[in-house]
Order: sequence, then C-alpha cells, then structure tokens
Amino acid sequence: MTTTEDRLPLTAHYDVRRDAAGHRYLEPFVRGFDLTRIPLLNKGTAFTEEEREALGLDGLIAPQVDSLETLVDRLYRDYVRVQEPLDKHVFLRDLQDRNEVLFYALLAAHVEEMLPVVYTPTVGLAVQQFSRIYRVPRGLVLSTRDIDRAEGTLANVPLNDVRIIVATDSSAILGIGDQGFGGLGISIGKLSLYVVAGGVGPDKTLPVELDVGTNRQDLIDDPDYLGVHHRRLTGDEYLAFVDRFVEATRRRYPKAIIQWEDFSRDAAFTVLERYRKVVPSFNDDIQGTGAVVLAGLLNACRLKGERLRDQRIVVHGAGAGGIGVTDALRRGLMRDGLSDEEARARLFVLDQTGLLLRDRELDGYKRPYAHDSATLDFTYADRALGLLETVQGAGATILVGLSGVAGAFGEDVVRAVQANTRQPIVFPLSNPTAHCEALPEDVLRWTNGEALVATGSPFHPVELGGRTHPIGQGNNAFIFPGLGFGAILAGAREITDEMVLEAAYALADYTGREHPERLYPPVADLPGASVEVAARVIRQALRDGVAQEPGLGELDDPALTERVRAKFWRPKYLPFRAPRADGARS
Ligand SMILES: O=C([O-])CC(=O)C(=O)O
Ligand SMILES: [Mg+2]
Repeated sequence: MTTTEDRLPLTAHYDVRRDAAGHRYLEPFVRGFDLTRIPLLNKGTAFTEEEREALGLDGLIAPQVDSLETLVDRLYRDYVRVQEPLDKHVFLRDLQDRNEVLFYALLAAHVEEMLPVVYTPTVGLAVQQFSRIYRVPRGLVLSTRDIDRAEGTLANVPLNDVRIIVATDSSAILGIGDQGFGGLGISIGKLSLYVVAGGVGPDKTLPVELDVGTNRQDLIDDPDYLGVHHRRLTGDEYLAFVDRFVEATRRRYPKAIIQWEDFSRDAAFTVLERYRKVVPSFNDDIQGTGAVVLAGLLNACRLKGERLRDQRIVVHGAGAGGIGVTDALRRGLMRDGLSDEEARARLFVLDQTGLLLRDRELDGYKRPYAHDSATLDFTYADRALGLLETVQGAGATILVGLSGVAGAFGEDVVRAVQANTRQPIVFPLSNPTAHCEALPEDVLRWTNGEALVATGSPFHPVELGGRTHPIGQGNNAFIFPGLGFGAILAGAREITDEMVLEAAYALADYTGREHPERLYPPVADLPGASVEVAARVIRQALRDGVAQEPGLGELDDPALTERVRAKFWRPKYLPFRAPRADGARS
C-alpha cells in the first residue's frame, strides 16, 4: 500500500517550480482555507482573482485584492501604534506566524527600526517571557520527552530542504543566563536575520530548542513554564542527547548547516569541537562574536592610523564570547606578523575572579590564555588581579567587554585605558542593553569624546562637544548571516577557522570601503555587508578544499559576488498554480 508519505515529499506543503519561460511559481499541496493558515503560503488579501478561483479561496477572503506593497504600508501604520517593545515583538511574531512573506517584506523595509524588536535587545525580553507569549508552534523542540524518537520528531517538520539550523540549549542566552525552553526565541530571532540580512529563504531555516531541562528553580516550579520541569542533563547524558539530535538532523537534512547558539562556557567549546567535522557547523558566540570584534578592532586601528599588532588588549569576560574573541584576536595579531607567543603576550583575559593566570585553578577552555605570573611584566600581588590593575599593568589600549556585567567599565577603568593612549578603543559588548558594561555616552564623556566605542546592542548616536558620534553595533549579526549563506552556497562540508577569519576581514574591508568613518556599517546595510562576507567565505571554502558545489572555482571575484546577489532571497509573493491532476508541470 502506498501511504501519502510515499507519494508526497514528506511533510512539505508546496513545491516551487519554473514555467516554460523560466518564471518561478508555487504549487501548493493544500487548497482553500488551509492556504490561509500556513504562514509560508498565506498571502492575505493579495491572493489574485485567478488564484482565489483556482485554489478554492472564493468567499473566504475579503473581496479587495491588494498588492504586497499596500499590505506592508497598512501593517506599518498598525505597527507604529503599538507602544511597548515586547508588544511590538509579539505583533511582528504574530505576523510571521500568519503571513511570512509579508513579515519579511515589512522587516526589510524597516530594518533599522525593527531589528532591535525582533533581535537584541527586545528578543531578550521575549525569551524571558516566552512561555507567556507562546501562541502557535514554530521550529523544532527536542526535549527529554521525545529525544528517543528524534528521527520521527524531525520528520514532523513541514520543510523538506532546510539549509540552516540555529540550535540552542538555552544555557547562556545573551548575557541573561539559563532560560530553559524560552531560548527558542533566540533561535527564531537569529533566523529572521538570516533571511532579511543573509538572503536565505525562510523555508530553508529551522529554529531548534534542545530542551535538556533548566537549572532555574523558579522555572521548574512555575506551572506556566512550558519547557520540561527538571534540572539540566549533564555529562554523558547531555552529550548523548545532542548526538541524537545531530544524527537525526544529518539524516533528514543532509545539506543543513548548524549554528550553535548561546551554549554556556564548556558546553559551547565541547559541542563545537565534537561536531564541527561531523556536520558543517559553527558556534556563533565563540566564532561569530570573535570575527565581528576582530573586524571592528581592525577598523578602529585604521581610524587611529595604527596597527593591531601594536595594541595591548584586555578582554573582560571568559565565557564563550570572551575566549572566542581572544582566539580571533590572536589569529588577527598573527596575520599582522606576530608569532603565536607574541600574540598571546598582548592579550589579557579576565573572568569573574580576575586575570587568567596559570597558577589559578581554571577550566580547560580558559587555560590557553592564562599568563604565567612569574613572567608577567607587571606585579602580581598575592591576590587576583582585577580589571583596573590589569588595564594599568598591561598598558591596555583596547578594552573589550563580554562579561554580561552591567557597569563593569567604570570611569576609573576607562580613564586608565586613556592614560595609555589618547584614543582608547572601548567595546562594551554584552547583550541585551541592560547588561552592557558601560553606556557609550559615559565612555565618550570620560574620554573627552576621544574613545572609539562599539556596543553589542543598538545605541543612539552620542552628541558631545558639538560632534555626533555614531555608535557601531559590534554584534555577530554582521558575521553569521553572511558566513552561513556563504557556507550554504559553497556547499561547504566543514566550516573552517579560516572561513570565519576571512569573514572578519571581509567585514573590515567592506566597512573601510563603504563606511570609512565608521567601526561597523549601519544596521540598514546589513544585507550589503552579508553579501561581501558570503562571497569571501565561498572563496576561502574553495581555497580550503571544503566547497562541494561545482563550478564555483571558475568564477572571478565580481562573478562570485554576483552569484551571491542572484541567490539572495527577497520577499515577494510568487504566483500560485494548482497542481495538475496528472502531476505534470503546467
Ligand atoms: O544575540 C546577540 O545579540 C549577540 C549574541 O550572540 C549574544 O549576545 O549572545
Ligand atoms: Mg549568542
């Protein structure tokens, strides 16, 4: 007996085909009312007369036929009436769950205004309130309830050709820690950026929550919390869970890339190393943040007329982001001519206790950046070196914050950096806004407007002494969409460290060329930056021998960039055609 599954491509709701003239059209496998309930298919009042008649929609939709542009304008007028950021987030997420093309058309038309709502900082709030704002399913939740049936669970996803997955275990969401099931919100938010800034079609994206439990007793005790109510799996049990997810994913989506997101400390490094050669994958907080910070610091040095190799860099925070940034900077310093040893000697990393020193007891992933207190050229009292002492002792010219600790960069610390250089480079990068190490306005005030400042979450430009200082957003959003898109287009079987490093230099070069006075491009230019990052990532994948997509090697640089542009998904409603009874193309 043939089941429906044998005949239809698994659970997808439609196919995209081309007519004889090469124009794309969509062939839905559902009709009538169902079309208005599947977000990737629903066009609202933009279904044409012919589509309504052919697809069983007559009488179900308001009579007027609108264009996508009209709908965008109408929705925007509704949107601006919503006051609270979280309500705006819910407004946009509701739209996404109702009419996905319209959501992306609206977002694309107002990137700068809406990114802080679908992404940081408001996504932080949405994650914290996730169980309360939860309405309809989106993405995949694998929990301790169903991980033993992972393959069947993945088969339920109504998408057949997923290329990019953002997966989190929610153990360290942004700077706000363990969020349990709510972390699904960050995976959803990141993937919106993949679409609007990275050119990946929404039907190619899958947000994933690995619900292994939570260590937050308040969540476990909360009857309204929608995740599994037990403590987190650890050790071998935890890894067995992630193994099953990876295996099932490989089988269902052999071409998919996995972006690991917001895993805490050791888990972040363990998971990345365990799977990066099994499935093309990268960790956004270690590698994406590393690359975006390297790019911003290269630009800051360019603006100062100095070189990276001449800087002394203090990184405050030794989680996935802090160590990832340190690693990217080590590679950048080496590309600028230093030996590995010389590069390490210029990098000073602090965790909650203070400067990483070899004679302290340290987690394995921190050890590579610990200094030997015997050879350190500034004195080590019989206590841990704090931030101020390290900045002074190390002669820091650059200060980077990935600690999640609001206000960690006080006036004394920032002034101490300026004692070492007229134009200190200060990047308080923790997200969301409430966890930022210092307010840009304060940093500029304390340094008489001389500091070069970038943050992780968006800040308004600062007016000081008659000058306007735009605040660059040093957020991995400038890296991951282009890195992932490039890896997809290359058919990369692995995402190498060199591809990530190349993404950083691509972003630095793009900013220097297109926005020479800035540390990062304006957010409205995210798509432009992503195209450049993607093209250079493909080139590096070819150099590294990991690109499997045929024919790319023959393209010169402009042609490669053109290829990326041509593949960039843009929100528009495709014409629909009812499937022909004989299954042939119409
Ligand atoms: O999501 C963001 O805004 C950047 C990021 O990865 C984090 O802070 O964990
Ligand atoms: Mg993150």
